[in-house]
Amino acid sequence: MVGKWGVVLVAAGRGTRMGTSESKQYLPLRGKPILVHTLEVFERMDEVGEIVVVAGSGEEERCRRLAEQYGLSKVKAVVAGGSERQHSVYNGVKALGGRTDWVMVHDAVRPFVTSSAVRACCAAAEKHGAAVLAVPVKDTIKQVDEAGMIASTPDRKSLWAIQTPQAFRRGLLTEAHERARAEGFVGTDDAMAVERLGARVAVAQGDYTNIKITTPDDLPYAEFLLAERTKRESGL
Ligand SMILES: Nc1ccn([C@@H]2O[C@H](COP(=O)(O)OP(=O)(O)OP(=O)(O)O)[C@@H](O)[C@H]2O)c(=O)n1
Ligand SMILES: C[C@](O)(CO)[C@H](O)COP(=O)(O)O
Repeated sequence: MVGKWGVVLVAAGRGTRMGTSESKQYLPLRGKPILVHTLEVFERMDEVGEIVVVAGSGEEERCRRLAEQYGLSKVKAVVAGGSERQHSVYNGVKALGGRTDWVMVHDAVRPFVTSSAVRACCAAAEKHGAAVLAVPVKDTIKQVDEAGMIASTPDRKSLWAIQTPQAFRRGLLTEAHERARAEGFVGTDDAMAVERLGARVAVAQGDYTNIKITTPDDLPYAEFLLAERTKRESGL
């Protein structure tokens, strides 16, 4: 259905691991802030009716100006985030419009998600109530103990690296976040809060290129991915 989905774009992190004075979501890629590249993916999708941007406290006006400057008309609200990603998501979900029943949460610093991967995630959520994008891990993963010794080697066949978007029926996501708050639980993604309710979360296979720009060595790769995307879109 056209405009059925709301997007909560979380952009309130400090980017400590990137180590720049400017928060990484505002760093330019080919002259445009990373979060604008990300917003444009969702702005172009007919399935998306509204976008709520969650900005760092004091950065709300800056995000409103960027939305205006880049013609991002689906950005309906900009709200302040919290100290942890989960708190930022909660603030964003509360700011969605009353008619939005389906919500995708996406990291502002994952600009290379494709609309087809987003659609695959939404379709899985519509079928199961909750879904995340993910890719099978390519490396062998070990659990390592505090002494730096291998404790165990989980079977790689069951290991997936989890990405965003993470898509949910709104009522389920709200209940999950409210329960987590009440019980003092803080997780690193939204699915964790939903899993704690005992609800099942589906996994939709995404792309390895949907990276989360996190550390300085991600930037040259991000420039390369953007150049490839630009070439593809211009048919070169
Ligand atoms: N309190 C927070 C923390 C993170 N995020 C957002 O969640 C996404 C994923 O977080 P991550 O990449 O870990 O970002 P930072 O917290 O900014 O990075 P770091 O952990 O290196 O400080 C980012 O878009 C970030 O802006 C947020 O909205 N609110
Ligand atoms: C939600 C997420 O992007 C899935 O990989 C990730 O968990 C965010 O975690 P971070 O520790 O804030 O980078």
